[in-house]
Amino acid sequence: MSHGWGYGPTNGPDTWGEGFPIANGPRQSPIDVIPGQAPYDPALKPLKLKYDPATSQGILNNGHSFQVDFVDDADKSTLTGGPISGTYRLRQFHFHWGASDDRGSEHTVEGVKFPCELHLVHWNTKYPSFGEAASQPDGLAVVGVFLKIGAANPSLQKVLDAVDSIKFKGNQAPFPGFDPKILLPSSLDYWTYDGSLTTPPLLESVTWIVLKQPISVSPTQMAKFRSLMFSGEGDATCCMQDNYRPPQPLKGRKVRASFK
Ligand SMILES: Cc1ccnc(S(N)(=O)=O)n1
Ligand SMILES: [Zn+2]
Repeated sequence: MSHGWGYGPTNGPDTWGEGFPIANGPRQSPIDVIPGQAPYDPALKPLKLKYDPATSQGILNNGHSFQVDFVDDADKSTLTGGPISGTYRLRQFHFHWGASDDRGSEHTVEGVKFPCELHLVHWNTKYPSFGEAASQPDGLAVVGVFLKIGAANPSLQKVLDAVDSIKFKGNQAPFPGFDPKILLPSSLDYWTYDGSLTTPPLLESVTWIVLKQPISVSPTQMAKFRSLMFSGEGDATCCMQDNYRPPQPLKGRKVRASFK
């Protein structure tokens, strides 16, 4: 039985190029953001995030991370403005994190790693579906938010309280009435660049929008992330942690800042 991609020694990021050659493509993510090399672009608009809690649907352990899925059959939870044109619909959000607080984020800032990173995934409504959009160079927009060790985060705790019900790969549970806006920091200042999905199929279809201001997470909350399992119930137990891809070569891309 061929083992799928993952984050272990035999199926981790360094092996992904075998099954997904685009892993060595020209616009791969994540990257190391170097603020001194990311000039302010006055043409960049403020982000406009309009999320309707009625669209939140369920929470799922997909064996690589856990995600909260949203009903995206109408323009109810959307991203507009920022570096993008048109309207992008919220599809899901998920996280990446480390086995210890010194690592876990995918993007880094001048080499600084954060313990966790939140990704809010949106797709361009000029295309008929998420799947179609994911294959287009302007198909997706992902908002990335760093989590930094500090005070316990009550908004994040609403998500973490559901984690016990999805411990194993394939577990899912209803997750209604959640407004992801409460997860965002007070400032929506951002860096932006053209990139890719950070997990297979690594499609080069993402406009990345990485917020400068982190949100807080406590050590106890980080332990909750690490209580999840990559494996299904009854399989070899294997803590879900270090589910992050390291920064990839910039290959000449420009990173822009929405702030001075
Ligand atoms: C929906 C999706 C799939 C794969 N990778 C990502 S990510 N980590 O780039 O946001 N999102
Ligand atoms: Zn992600």
